[in-house]
Amino acid sequence: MSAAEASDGVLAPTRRRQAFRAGLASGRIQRYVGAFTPLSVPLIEQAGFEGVYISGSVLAAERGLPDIGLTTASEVIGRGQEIAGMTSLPAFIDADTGFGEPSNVARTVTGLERAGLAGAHLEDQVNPKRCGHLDGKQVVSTEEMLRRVRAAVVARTDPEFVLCARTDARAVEGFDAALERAKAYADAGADVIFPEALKDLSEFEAFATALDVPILANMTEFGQSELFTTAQLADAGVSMVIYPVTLQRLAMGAIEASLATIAQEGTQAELVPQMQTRARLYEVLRYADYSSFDADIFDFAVPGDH
Ligand SMILES: C[C@](O)(C(=O)O)[C@H](CC(=O)O)C(=O)O
Ligand SMILES: [Mg+2]
Repeated sequence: MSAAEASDGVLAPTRRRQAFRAGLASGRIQRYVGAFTPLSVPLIEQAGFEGVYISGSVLAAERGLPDIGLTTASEVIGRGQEIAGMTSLPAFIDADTGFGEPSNVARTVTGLERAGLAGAHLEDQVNPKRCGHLDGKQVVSTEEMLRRVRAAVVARTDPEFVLCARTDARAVEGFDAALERAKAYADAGADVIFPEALKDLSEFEAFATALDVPILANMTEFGQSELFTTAQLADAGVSMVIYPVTLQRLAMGAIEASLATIAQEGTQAELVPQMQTRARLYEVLRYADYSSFDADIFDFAVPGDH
């Protein structure tokens, strides 16, 4: 294990945060795919993506809950730790509104840092929050969101931890107000701006041009934004893209269709070619490494023990 590795064998958090920042500065669009369960994380890494995203919506839905601020900071930090521990890629997490007042925001950031996350986003919605692509959401005042951002900046102990401020104001107060808010959040220390539910590519371009910090695009399906390609987003000046719920939607779509087939056919046999094989599952889990670790333990001869 090198000095850059944490005790669990994955790259130490600071190094991953530096990789996150280097990616944002690289001029190449950074693609963060939302993990659906920790088991999906090695697949994201092996497919060559730059980072892993942890979605509040997925986290809530996995617990059978709507994404309306019902999950707690502890649940989010715990899930973040599990997912960050599965990979050496930077893991970027949805911290919703920060789970309370500015002092709670500060504690959330501390917890996320300790859990090994590379960065987090905080949004300017009121509590209870809504999915950013739904109608009826509300935002807090700019001043109140600035208090959240400042609390997060002050709480950060590793200056490499990436703080992203999300504004939901585009759909509530309009484009100009959203851009003004974004500028204020960046001035308060946000490293990245996440303008939620922009209407078209020209709006992303206007954000990227007007701000000195990198811009994130949320390519969530069935939302307000068209699903632009990475090339289109990069041309518009976007530095990073998230696919927050994509893997969950794919998996749940496959599960629902497959259940119907099993019920209809009386067997799952025809579905087997679509399944991840047992061998591939064990490979993803690094089963063999665990076995050899066990073998080392059992082979260990205690001195004087004949
Ligand atoms: C990005 C997001 O905050 C999430 O929790 O993943 C959601 C995604 C979604 O509900 O589609 C969002 O508010 O956009
Ligand atoms: Mg969310």
